[in-house]
Amino acid sequence: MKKGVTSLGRFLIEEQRRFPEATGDFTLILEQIAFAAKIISREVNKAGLINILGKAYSVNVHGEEQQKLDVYANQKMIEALDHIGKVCAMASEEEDDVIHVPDRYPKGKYVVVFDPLDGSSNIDVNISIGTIFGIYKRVSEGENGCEKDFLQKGRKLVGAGYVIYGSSTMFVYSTGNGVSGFTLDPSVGEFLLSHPNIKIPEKGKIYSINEANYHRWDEKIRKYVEYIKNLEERQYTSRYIGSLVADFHRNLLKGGVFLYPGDSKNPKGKLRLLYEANPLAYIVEQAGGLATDGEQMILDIQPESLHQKTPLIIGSKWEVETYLKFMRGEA
Ligand SMILES: O=P(O)(O)OC[C@H]1O[C@](O)(COP(=O)(O)O)[C@@H](O)[C@@H]1O
Ligand SMILES: [Mg+2]
Ligand SMILES: [Mg+2]
Repeated sequence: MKKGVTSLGRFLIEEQRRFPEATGDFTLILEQIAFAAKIISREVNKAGLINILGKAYSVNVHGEEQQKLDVYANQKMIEALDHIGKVCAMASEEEDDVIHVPDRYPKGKYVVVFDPLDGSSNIDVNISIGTIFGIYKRVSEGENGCEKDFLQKGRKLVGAGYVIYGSSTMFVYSTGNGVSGFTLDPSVGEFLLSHPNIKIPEKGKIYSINEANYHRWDEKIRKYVEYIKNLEERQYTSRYIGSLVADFHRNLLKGGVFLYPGDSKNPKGKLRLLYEANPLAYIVEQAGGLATDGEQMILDIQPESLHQKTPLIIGSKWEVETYLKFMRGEA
């Protein structure tokens, strides 16, 4: 489909045509997430003017201070999805427990996980932030419950993506048929196809890791990072924003690797499996890259709890495969 003139809505309809049995439920969920993203983007863009910067003076389940925009984005995601009759329940970084659809609304056959605003620490300094989401089909029966539906492996995702609020706002998603990127044209209020069929280069030149944690890394991780930095055939450069979505998006387009490994202080790293690692792992695999925790592919990890953390090494195939070789002691 044509770049610049194909709206996300139109693209979704075309995608749905591939499945004659499709009911449109799933498409509506994606449309609603894109709608919430436009509202969040609007607030992000004028955040300095409307008293929405700064702390909300509350902490989330991880003990992290919530920002006002974290709370706002969380609310908008829930409001966009809770009444449409297609979702059974949601799980968010900002909520301790599963968010049930209120009884007054019908429940649907999907569950949605999200990090409503990723990279919160960058909000007040005008650096790119994002929203990450994943969609699963329910596996449990009955009107209530749905808890079990969240503990599915990332391989079972039926769709996932992210929105980046950067120098432009972009919506990037996959439903298992490649990765497509749309840029928000604020003058018409639509996401327009700008990056069809995104493929991550097989090798890159960027590595992204918080090197302040160096002294806490295992020897194998240190060796890998030194190896990458000193590679003779390719001069790598270090780029680390501290906003997962932004770091990931750059590396997806340019090639390279993002690492948030476990360390002596945080053996499982910092990032959350369900609503950070899994959706991005799904995207990267669809784009031809890989994502691992150092032992297994991220999408093969069996989740045990909503907010569990995982080491995340994600990006171009060569860099991630090389990391695995270092972990296995083969390099
Ligand atoms: O400051 P650190 O330890 O390098 O961590 C940065 C990471 O933390 C995060 O900000 C966590 O996400 P949230 O802002 O959603 O909590 C990631 O976006 C980022 O990759
Ligand atoms: Mg996050
Ligand atoms: Mg967040």
